[in-house]
Amino acid sequence: MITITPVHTLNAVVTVPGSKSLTQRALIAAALADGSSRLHGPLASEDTSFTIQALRAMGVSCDDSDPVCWQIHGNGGRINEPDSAIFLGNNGTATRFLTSVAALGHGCFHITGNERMAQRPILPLIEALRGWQVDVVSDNGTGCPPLTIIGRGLAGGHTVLPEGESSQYLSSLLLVAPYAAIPATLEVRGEIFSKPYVAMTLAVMADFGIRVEAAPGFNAFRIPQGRYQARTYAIEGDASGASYFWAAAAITGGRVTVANVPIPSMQGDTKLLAYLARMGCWIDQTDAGITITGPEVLEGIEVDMGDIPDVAPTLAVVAAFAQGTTIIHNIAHLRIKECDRLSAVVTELRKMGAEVEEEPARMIIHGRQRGDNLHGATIETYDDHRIAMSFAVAGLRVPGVIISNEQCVAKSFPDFWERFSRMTTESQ
Ligand SMILES: O=C(O)C1=C[C@@H](OP(=O)(O)O)[C@@H](O)[C@H](O)C1
Ligand SMILES: C=C(OP(=O)(O)O)C(=O)O
Repeated sequence: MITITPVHTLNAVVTVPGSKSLTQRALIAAALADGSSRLHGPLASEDTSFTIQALRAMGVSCDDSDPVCWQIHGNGGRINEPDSAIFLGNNGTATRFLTSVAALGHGCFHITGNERMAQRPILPLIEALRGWQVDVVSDNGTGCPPLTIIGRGLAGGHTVLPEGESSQYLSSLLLVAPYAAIPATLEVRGEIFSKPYVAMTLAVMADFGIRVEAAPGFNAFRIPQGRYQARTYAIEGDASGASYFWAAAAITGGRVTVANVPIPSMQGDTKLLAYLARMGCWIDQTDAGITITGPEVLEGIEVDMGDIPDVAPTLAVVAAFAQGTTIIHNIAHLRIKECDRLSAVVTELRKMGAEVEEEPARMIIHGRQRGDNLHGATIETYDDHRIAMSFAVAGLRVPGVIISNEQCVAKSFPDFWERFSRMTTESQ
């Protein structure tokens, strides 16, 4: 448990670790490439460590001994059968991505995760892979992990991705498609959630030498055959991790500069800055980074966060400190993350005295200026790093906010508490 100490004001410059999403994509592209790649500024965390261990088990040599530059020795798409099951914890991204990577190999692959991962769906990806002649099953028939894949390489040709509430299925298919036996095409049914992550996948693939033809709207793709080219690759700071520092400035009326998340960015989560600006924050871009200054009075807004679900808890917490109502639309997919985040955010905000409504795909927060109606509470984090980090922000204004199981931040941001507390001490 950790008790957050309120601050009078903030004036700090912070850096954040490398992007989780970019690190995992770069790891996979580098692992499948011909030759050695260097990844600069990667994220070392629980999730990326699961990804590295899995790639090693599949025969890829990964040297992460230097925390600022990892060396990945790509196998040109050759994937070995591992000696034992691949355990990925609650790493949704890696579970979805590595299922397709396993399909490139020859032999039997078991992919497992923790209890929560066994409730997070993957059926649309399984069905799409079957269209490329991959033999893959959900072991207990739930359409969730654990999975067994009998790898025989990817046939390619045409497949259809049924509608689903995760962009990770699509990114997963795209990442391996260049290695199919014949050129691959892909049709995507229904609404695509979290679209900026698909754009990120295409951008990383292009950076490693594979250009995909995508229809506008991302409902069809033509993926050329080819191999990734090994390269030196710089990874941006994590925008989702930066969101807690941006939010800290917003609710305290302080000033925080995040030094290493560029604008423009490959990360859709930077769109949160535009939403915070609509709520009244000032955003400046200088050589030092992006500076956000919180206003005297924050205003509630209405937003669609279907594209950027990971920062919806951050915005919801800020909204509790804004005058008026904030409506966050299109966030049903928050329910299949590390926990049911829609319900968790509503429950924990209510525990602090906020007036919040929960609907199947929306959250409505009736905020009060400076969070005058809020009081301290022990926040249940549901083993979800984003619940822990977003509610820590609330504690900068409201005395008595205690975050339980604070170690869960290790999934994406192992030294979050050190950086968070440095931000406040630097401001005094
Ligand atoms: O592709 C990625 O790197 C991610 C995609 C998003 O998931 P969904 O597409 O399931 O919303 C996001 O929530 C996750 O943290 C990372
Ligand atoms: C949803 C997340 O990650 P994943 O889906 O990779 O578990 C996250 O980091 O917020």
